[in-house]
Amino acid sequence: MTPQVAMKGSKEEARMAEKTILRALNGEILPTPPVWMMRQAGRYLPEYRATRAKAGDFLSLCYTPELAAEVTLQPIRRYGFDAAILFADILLLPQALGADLWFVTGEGPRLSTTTSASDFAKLKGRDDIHDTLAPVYETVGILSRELPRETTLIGFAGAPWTVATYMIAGRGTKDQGPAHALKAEDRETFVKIIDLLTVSTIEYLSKQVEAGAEVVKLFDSWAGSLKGPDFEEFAVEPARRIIAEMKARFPGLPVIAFPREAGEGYIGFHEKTGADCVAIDNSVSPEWAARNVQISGCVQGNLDPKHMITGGQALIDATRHVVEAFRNGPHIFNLGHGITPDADPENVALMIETIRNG
Ligand SMILES: Cc1c2[nH]c(c1CCC(=O)O)Cc1[nH]c(c(CCC(=O)O)c1C)Cc1[nH]c(c(CCC(=O)O)c1C)Cc1[nH]c(c(C)c1CCC(=O)O)C2
Repeated sequence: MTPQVAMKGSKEEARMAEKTILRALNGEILPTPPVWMMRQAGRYLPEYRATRAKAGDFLSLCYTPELAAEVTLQPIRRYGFDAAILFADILLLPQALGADLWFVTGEGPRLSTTTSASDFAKLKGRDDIHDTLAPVYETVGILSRELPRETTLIGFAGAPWTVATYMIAGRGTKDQGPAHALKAEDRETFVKIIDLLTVSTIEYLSKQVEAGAEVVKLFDSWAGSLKGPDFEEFAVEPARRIIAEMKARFPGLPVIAFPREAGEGYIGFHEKTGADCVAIDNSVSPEWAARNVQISGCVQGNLDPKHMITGGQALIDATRHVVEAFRNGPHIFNLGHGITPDADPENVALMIETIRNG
């Protein structure tokens, strides 16, 4: 073994020893689960609101590396979370593919719609996304230099189905009706959209990893509306393809998959997709998830985000309940979905205190 390789090995070991998130993702059962929170950089924090006001609007915040890095760091400074998640949005990728994207205050995202073969033909290719997304990679670079050494940096993308639901409808929808309709009526175009998103996501995540992301997460927020063979074809299979290619390019890269509200679909998701960790939403109990999902590997979750609004003894009890239920396997503590703007920052501190000090 050359001295250089030996040094690399020990550096890698030292990195693992400090980063509890990487240890849990590697299958280790820790006495205290590491913790981070979906949407931890967000509107419930006054410092986030101040930086967002400085940026002007949400998309300018996403595309200004110094400010995006600043909001990513804010919850790390305030709470000492074990992971930081890149501040960006799953809808930047369709924008980089040529869709128009804007956010309507108080309502959410709007996109130009992709609902026909001719709309699809106007989109760019997988290799044409990086000019638009370069500032995101720059944010990752700043973060990998500025984060505390014990904090793990998570990069992310939306899963193809979830991103497709927004591209097809042009907005968020309750039942993903327009995407299901296109799947039924013009399956060829629908499959082309899923394929383009699958290969583009691989390129997007690869650049994040090259810039310093240590873990990547796939958000499939609407996986729960895919049933039976559709779930296998459009939630499992794209995740499997993305994870296989990411691991071929970056051996040892840990991947978290979040097929939200998959229910029974969570069972076997590790094995079917190759994910190191499956994130669990709060529509299933932690006991059920421990019995049926944690037996396959690390899980992340799943405190109901409503406790971040209501707090008190119920928050303490529910936090202990999640920790207890997942105690016998690898676990990363998180909420079952993102923290909401009406949450009280004090309740986040109470949750962390309960996890770390019992
Ligand atoms: C579906 C989805 C989107 N974006 C995302 C998902 C998947 C996860 C989920 O189900 O929540 C993922 C996302 N969005 C954001 C992040 C950053 C990292 C984090 O802290 O988790 C991540 C990982 C920032 C954001 N993305 C958005 C905000 C709020 C924007 C603001 O500051 O006004 C943040 C902090 C906006 C956004 N972005 C999106 C919607 C529907 C909205 C509007 C709803 C809302 O306002 O919460 C699309």
